[in-house]
Amino acid sequence: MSEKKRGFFGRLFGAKDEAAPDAARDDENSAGEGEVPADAPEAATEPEARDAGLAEIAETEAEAETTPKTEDRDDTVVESAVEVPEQEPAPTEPEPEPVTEPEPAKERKSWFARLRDGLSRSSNALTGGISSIFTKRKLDADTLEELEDILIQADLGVETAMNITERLADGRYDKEISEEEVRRILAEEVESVLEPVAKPLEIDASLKPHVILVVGVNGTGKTTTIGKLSAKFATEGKRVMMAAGDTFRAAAVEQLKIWGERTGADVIARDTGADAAGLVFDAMREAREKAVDVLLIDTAGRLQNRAELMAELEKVVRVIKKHDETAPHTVLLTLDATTGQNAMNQVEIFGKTAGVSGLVMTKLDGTARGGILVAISAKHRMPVHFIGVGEGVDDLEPFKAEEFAKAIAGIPA
Ligand SMILES: Nc1nc2c(ncn2[C@@H]2O[C@H](COP(=O)(O)OP(=O)(O)OP(=O)(O)O)[C@@H](O)[C@H]2O)c(=O)[nH]1
Repeated sequence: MSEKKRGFFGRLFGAKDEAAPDAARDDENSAGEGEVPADAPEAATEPEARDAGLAEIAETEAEAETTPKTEDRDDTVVESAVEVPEQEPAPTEPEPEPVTEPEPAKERKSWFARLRDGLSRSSNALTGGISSIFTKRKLDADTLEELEDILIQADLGVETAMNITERLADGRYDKEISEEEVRRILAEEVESVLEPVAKPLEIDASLKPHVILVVGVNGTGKTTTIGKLSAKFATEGKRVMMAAGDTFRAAAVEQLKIWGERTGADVIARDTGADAAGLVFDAMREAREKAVDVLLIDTAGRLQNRAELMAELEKVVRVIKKHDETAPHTVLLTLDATTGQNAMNQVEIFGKTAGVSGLVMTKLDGTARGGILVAISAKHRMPVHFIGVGEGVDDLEPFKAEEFAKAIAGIPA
């Protein structure tokens, strides 16, 4: 909670406050924590073209330590898509069908139900507070102040909190107001902030590949999001390739390979500790040669305040442009909803360094701070493409303002 607020009456007379700077997050960067996978396969690549391209980049850079080394390059592998059985064949034995109860656990809940469940902590924080204030009470300065506090504590942001209380006060001051009415206005205001940023991720079919670079702070869900996206694109019949550019973390490479097997996507991977820019260079070439529809590039997690790591990210972008000046066509920033206000700062810095074009907010299921998406949208107006409410493949969906607003305000779909 780093935003300042003015009281309701203060607002009536004063100018709007600026949000205070965000609290710094003191996570340790996980760079270097990885171990080398024992089974890193060997495969020949075409290092000449890449060497030429990379050498050109290297000439312009002083970062000698990040320039790909020849020995690093020889271990690039393409994990070919492993055949995933389409579906379990139906049992052919002539045995009578065992009479089994339908398993309710397997019934897939609708997306809205999962979103509402996922957002329940955020929603309860808001609606619980609202009911405690608006039980048979008139709308006066005190109730408005209390409501404003609840909205700000739920990370909705000062601006949205003020808009909501001002709209409530309009024509209702000193009158009794129901909790439902407050929630309805809350949902409407939240939706009006989110509607302009809720934009689907459009894949340009004329690009072979449409390059999607995924960036973000450690553990925000980059690799998982890439896997989920790969599954979505595969369902749409798109040919997908993934580049395991998070060369710091062995688990990330393995994770991506598993997603590749599941979704029938090729995975370009290397040994842990290999140069990420070199790997991305190879992946770009491979993806173009195979003319895949989408290339999803994973990157190592980095804190936005680590200048050298941000410079490395810039280098990855330059390497991509060596192959296609217009790429990356999409730069997704994953934001972990549980980090609250710090996410604001991440949008700003990753936006400048990596040219972020859209957001994915993950882990909305694990937090009471889901309102941060509203504050981010009000401030940055950056497109929000997807939101995640769980670790499963179906727990990522295109972002829709109305659904989110209703779920967070505790209103049925
Ligand atoms: N509950 C929940 N967990 C998630 C969600 N998205 C990702 N996760 C989990 O968050 C953890 C970190 O996800 P990763 O995909 O490994 O994150 P990353 O950004 O690639 O991590 P680094 O490589 O360390 O930067 C994993 O345990 C994921 O399963 C989500 O929407 N909800």
